[in-house]
Amino acid sequence: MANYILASQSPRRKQLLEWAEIDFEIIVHPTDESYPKILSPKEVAIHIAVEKARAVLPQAKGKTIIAADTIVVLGDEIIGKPKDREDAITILSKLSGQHHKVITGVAIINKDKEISFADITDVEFHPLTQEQLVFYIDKYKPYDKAGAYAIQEWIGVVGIKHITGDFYNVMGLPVSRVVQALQQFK
Ligand SMILES: Cc1cn([C@H]2C[C@H](O)[C@@H](COP(=O)(O)OP(=O)(O)OP(=O)(O)O)O2)c(=O)[nH]c1=O
Repeated sequence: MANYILASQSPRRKQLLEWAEIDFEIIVHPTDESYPKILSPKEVAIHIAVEKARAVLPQAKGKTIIAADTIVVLGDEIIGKPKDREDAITILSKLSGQHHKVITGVAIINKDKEISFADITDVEFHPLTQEQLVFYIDKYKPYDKAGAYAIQEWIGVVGIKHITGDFYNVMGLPVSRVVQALQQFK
């Protein structure tokens, strides 16, 4: 019997928890991902992660739930998933040659306890040509990815100049911090 519940349909988060040798099952409940406009980007990521985790609490049967939310932040702008191809091209054109932050909010909760935190990774892209970004979008279709890219795909391999922070946080879950936090639920 699994000890934990991953409240996420993201294949990346599933893979990262498997790599960490965590024993879990997946239960997802649809969540409203809107947020109060006064929140800072870090608070937004935490707020949505907490909402995702709480939505699963009625089905948790006493188990501990792990949920997360990943956003890309460029200057003051929070960038989520692209709406369509045109939006993806606009987003990647903005990220090209710039630094941005990837913030993953994490919530770990059960009926007695709630822990939440956010992890931040700074990512710097090389300047990308229009040809490169259109090739990436049309081949890899990053419509389910915050910021219209995945660091673990071609664009991450050839387009990212430098990161400061946890690579896995960019992929959707700061796994080592999650494992540390799970100690508090033993
Ligand atoms: C920036 C970046 C994001 N991503 C992914 C991680 C997340 O799956 C996704 C951000 O969307 P989220 O809304 O955080 O998560 P999700 O909708 O995929 O899954 P769920 O709400 O069920 O937990 O973008 C990458 O895989 N690589 C990257 O480099």
